[in-house]
Amino acid sequence: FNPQSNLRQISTTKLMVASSTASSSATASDEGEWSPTSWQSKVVSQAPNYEDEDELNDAIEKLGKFSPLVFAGEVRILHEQLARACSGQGFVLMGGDCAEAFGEFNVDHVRDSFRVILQMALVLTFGSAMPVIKIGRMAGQFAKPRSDPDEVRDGVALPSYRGDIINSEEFTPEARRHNPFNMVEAYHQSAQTLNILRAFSTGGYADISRLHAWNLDFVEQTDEGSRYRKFATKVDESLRFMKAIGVDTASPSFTKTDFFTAHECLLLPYEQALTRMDSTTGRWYDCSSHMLWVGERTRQMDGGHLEFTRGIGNPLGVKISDKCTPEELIEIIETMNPQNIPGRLSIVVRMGADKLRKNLPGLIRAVQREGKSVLWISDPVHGNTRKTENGYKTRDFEKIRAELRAFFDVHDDMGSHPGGVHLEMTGEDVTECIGGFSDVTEETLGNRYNTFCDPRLNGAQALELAFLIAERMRLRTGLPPIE
Ligand SMILES: O=C[C@H](O)[C@H](O)COP(=O)(O)O
Ligand SMILES: C=C(OP(=O)(O)O)C(=O)O
Ligand SMILES: [Mn+2]
Repeated sequence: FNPQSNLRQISTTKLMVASSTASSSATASDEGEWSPTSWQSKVVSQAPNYEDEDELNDAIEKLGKFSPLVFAGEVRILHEQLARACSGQGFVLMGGDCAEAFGEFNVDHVRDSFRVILQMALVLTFGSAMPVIKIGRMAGQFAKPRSDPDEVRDGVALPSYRGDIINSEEFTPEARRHNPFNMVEAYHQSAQTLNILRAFSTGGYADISRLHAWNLDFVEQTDEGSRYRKFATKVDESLRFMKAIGVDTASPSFTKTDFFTAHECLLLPYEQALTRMDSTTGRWYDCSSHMLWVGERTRQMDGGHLEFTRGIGNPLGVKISDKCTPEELIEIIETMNPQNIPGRLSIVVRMGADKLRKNLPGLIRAVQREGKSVLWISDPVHGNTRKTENGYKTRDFEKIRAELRAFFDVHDDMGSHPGGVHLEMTGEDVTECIGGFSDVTEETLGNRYNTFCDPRLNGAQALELAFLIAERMRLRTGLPPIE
């Protein structure tokens, strides 16, 4: 069975549902014709192996008829904000689970992640006096690229778990089978998540006057919690002052917030089925999410993932490790953003502190030399994953902090804008990453190790990082440290 030929076949049959809403030709980049299905003629790494073609076609047909999860107008608002960030006027805060999961879905889980992101954004906005663009790794962050296609336990090999949108974690042949209907379930969960996020961001929860209520119960007890409380009291004071001089603190800019979603653009049949033509502009948008990124493992120049993403109107990210050369980066930029539109492309750097200090200056230099507009975002977690002796995948807070410090140092040296941070984190009190002010150690990792893939910062650790970043941003703008 060849998954490639399977997918190619779908392109000519049921997947046309996605494109049947408009018959005019797709937006083509300078590099030849693009369509929502043109990726199918490329090599697709990390692709699932669907065994039953009819089942796949059924799932795809269903998805093609579902309503868009996000709308082109919202995507364009994000794009405008990212364009401003490109010119130094903004900072991206992107965070959420490594992998969303069907079994872990509930309102509280979504609320808790949203809540910490609000707290972090407040610290960053007030701390750095810069607009913060909030993006959740949520409502679609299901598919996972894996290092090994199979997992072996006690001499038995089964396909690796690739995220709930593809298969299930339980170690049985049935659970590990790649099931196309998981895409339908992932869509429904994403719709619910988005509904919750929209309600929270516009329905009063994000009202800045509630800033004390965002402190999570378990964070409240920690050093970071008290630091946040002190900080929130200061913000409160400023709000009272603004109100006293006549600023309307009940206006939407105080009571509502923009909150966007993003996920890795990995599972192309899903993304294709949710790609629709925007009637007002005639452009194609992948309506599964506001922003999408291509991961380090799937960013091959001639591969399906870059082919698919280059044609959609959404803001894009590409993750890069130390393996990316300056020449390759310029090629990626020219493919993904041939018109050099600010805000279209973010480069998410994830290579560990030492490699970053060595490699990032050359990458920035190439971008500056070629006059390219990109937003530089630091993912300080993916280059710092290790396995402990007791078998847990973990990350050390110190290493994460060191990579962030290196990211800021290099941008200071190069005169470029450190444009954002991308984190795997949760609002919950998990024990998955070691250190920080939190007392998680190698020995206590097992207490609440709940992740389905990579280890996440817990709420207190995430907040601690936000304070660290805010300090660096303040330093850049000449503001004194936060008391
Ligand atoms: O989230 C990132 C990747 O999916 C993950 O790091 C891969 O992990 P693995 O090396 O355990 O396959
Ligand atoms: C797979 C991921 O990252 P990367 O592509 O950077 O390895 C991820 O963000 O979970
Ligand atoms: Mn991950």
